[in-house]
Amino acid sequence: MLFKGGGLPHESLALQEKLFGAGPDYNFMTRIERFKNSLVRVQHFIRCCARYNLHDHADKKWFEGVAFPNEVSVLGPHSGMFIPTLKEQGSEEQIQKWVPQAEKHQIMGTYIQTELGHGTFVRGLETTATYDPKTEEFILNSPTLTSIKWWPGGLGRTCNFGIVMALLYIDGKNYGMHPFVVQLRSLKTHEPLPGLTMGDIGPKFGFDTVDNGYLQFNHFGIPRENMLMKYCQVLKNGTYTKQTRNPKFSYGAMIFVRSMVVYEVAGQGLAKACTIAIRYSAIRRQSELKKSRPEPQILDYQTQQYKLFPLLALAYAVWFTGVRMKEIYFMVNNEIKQGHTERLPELHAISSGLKAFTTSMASWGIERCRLACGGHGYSAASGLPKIYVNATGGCTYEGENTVMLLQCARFLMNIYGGVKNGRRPSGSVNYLGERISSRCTLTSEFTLKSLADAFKHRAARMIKEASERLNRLQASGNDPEDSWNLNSVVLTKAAEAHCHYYMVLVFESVVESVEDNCVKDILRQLCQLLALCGIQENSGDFIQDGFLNNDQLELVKQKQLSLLSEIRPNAVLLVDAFEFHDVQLGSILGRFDGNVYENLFKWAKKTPLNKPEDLIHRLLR
Ligand SMILES: CCCCCCCC/C=C\CCCCCCCC(=O)SCCNC(=O)CCNC(=O)[C@H](O)C(C)(C)COP(=O)(O)OP(=O)(O)OC[C@H]1O[C@@H](n2cnc3c(N)ncnc32)[C@H](O)[C@@H]1OP(=O)(O)O
Ligand SMILES: Cc1cc2nc3c(=O)[nH]c(=O)nc-3n(C[C@H](O)[C@H](O)[C@H](O)COP(=O)(O)OP(=O)(O)OC[C@H]3O[C@@H](n4cnc5c(N)ncnc54)[C@H](O)[C@@H]3O)c2cc1C
Repeated sequence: MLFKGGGLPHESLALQEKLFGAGPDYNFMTRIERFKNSLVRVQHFIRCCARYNLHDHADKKWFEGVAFPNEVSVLGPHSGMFIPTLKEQGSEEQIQKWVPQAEKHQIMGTYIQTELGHGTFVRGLETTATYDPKTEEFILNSPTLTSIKWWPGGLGRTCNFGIVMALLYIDGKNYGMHPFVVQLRSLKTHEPLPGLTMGDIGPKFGFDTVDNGYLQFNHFGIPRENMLMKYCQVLKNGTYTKQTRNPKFSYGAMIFVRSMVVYEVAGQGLAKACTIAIRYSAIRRQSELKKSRPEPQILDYQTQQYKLFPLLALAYAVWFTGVRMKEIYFMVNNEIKQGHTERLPELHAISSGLKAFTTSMASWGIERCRLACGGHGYSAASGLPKIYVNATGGCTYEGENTVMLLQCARFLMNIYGGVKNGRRPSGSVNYLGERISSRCTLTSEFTLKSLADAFKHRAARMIKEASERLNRLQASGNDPEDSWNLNSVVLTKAAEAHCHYYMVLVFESVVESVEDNCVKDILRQLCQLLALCGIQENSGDFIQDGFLNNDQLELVKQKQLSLLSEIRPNAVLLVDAFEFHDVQLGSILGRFDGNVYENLFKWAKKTPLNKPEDLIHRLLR
């Protein structure tokens, strides 16, 4: 219950649906079969939403977790980007017109921004929307090869609507990127409308169940009313008006998804991988610890614990951080709706930073879980390849991770510069206004406060040094842009240190809030392990300015190792506490009943290569 809140009833409902609980095995399907199977599930999911009256976003999410285990369906871009953008950027009239249809799935939409030539650099996008006051239409056009829209999920075959990000031109003047609602396919025949060339971009690393697509506009007209007009308007005569608000509001959909990805992608993905690897390590027996004694569970090897328990601690940390990130998003978004935009830069920075930091850590962690399962980890039966290929997409989509860290660093540099000029920082960066002690207070007790303070020191120092280095580069004659580039490795490391501190702090606050002493003690051990591993893996950062000395580093190592033994008796319970159903894990190694070998054998017998097949038979005969 530490995790799920109200989720369980909806999961149980979903599991009762035959199609979701015991559908065909994903691993034995071709890409097209995977895609079709996902569409069948989407349609069934929509029927279930109506049957069970599922309207609330959170309720649907629990249901989706069972209906689409470890994959993104075409509902992801529809409910995660299309509908939120309509709601956030549309006028009241526009919301009334499109949101109810979208929520009832009468229209299916996606978010169409990235182009063949540009994804990261949004200001470099080339698709144009030119206003024609005579017809009161915007004419959408793809003027170059590189301007063809490329990647949007659901665009290839599924969606009949999309929000297209395009450069607004009125009377020859460029007003920058704006969102437009565009009908793409006929609601009767589902054929692309004349003037649009579109299709699927082909097989990918993962995301088999999503038809990421391309779209080329050939002077395609849409009504004036289809520009989302909450913040900017184009009047019939072509007059452009805008509220005196932050132009980055049109980037709102990206902030939303980045804020959600921390929990939905990084937190869930890593927690599932840990569940599989730790359960399997308690089943698998290999080699000898002591002569003529039974082979031990591999989880009893210290090296196995050293691989997996830090990842378990990380999974808890990312999960809690993801929950906190969602809370912050909704809080700041509410403030913005009431006209208070002061915290938008901080929200942008923390969501960019945490999205990058946690998806990178989770991606690396899931792969380590796979390696920790030996040969069977390499089999699709482990479920780990599918979890990995889908979760690692989070390092790229919604802002490539390095670029997101640099956005976070930009905010940190602004704040640090402000502090030097006497401004007081607040929120997630308030520590930059504190006096930071130069000596580490860590003792063998390893209180959570002293551990968090160590990360605070590291982050503050690295931010300070990145800022000073930037100033030195400029002082020695480089222009600001070159200085930024010459400092960018240092800047990304400072941003990572900031996010790492934030994650440790969130974990510490969760531990402090737990009332049950037994649970609190166990969570404290995990939090300590997370922090100690962070210190050891980045020990250079902590030693560099003499903050941590060699004796303390030795204590860190000793405590880390003793924690492994302390966590061992609770390890399986700690993954069971995530409460993933077998259907959600999709893994034979991670089965709750532990019946791994018998099911591996059954599964292998079902593989299509074992079926009689003429051509193979002829070739081999
Ligand atoms: C109902 C369900 C919900 C569930 C949720 C789902 C969970 C997910 C699960 C599974 C589904 C997932 C499926 C996959 C979906 C994938 C979708 C996509 O990928 S859509 C494409 C994304 N594309 C990018 O992200 C481009 C990245 N690039 C950018 O965002 C910009 O180009 C950026 C930020 C790199 C630079 O933008 P500049 O060039 O306009 O701005 P500059 O010049 O750098 O900065 C100017 C100022 O603006 C601020 N700024 C930039 N962006 C901001 C923002 N968004 N908000 C506020 N300020 C911002 C900066 O901090 C800077 O501030 P100062 O001047 O220093 O004060
Ligand atoms: C699975 C998946 C789903 C997607 N879904 C959608 C969708 O629904 N809608 C949509 O519009 N798009 C979507 N995208 C596109 C996605 O948002 C972009 O691919 C992403 O934003 C990265 O941009 P890019 O491809 O241009 O990468 P690039 O910018 O070309 O990145 C390549 C390399 O260049 C580096 N780099 C680029 N700029 C800088 C810089 N300023 N400083 C330092 N290094 C830099 C990066 O760090 C990276 O190492 C999706 C992508 C994927 C993989």
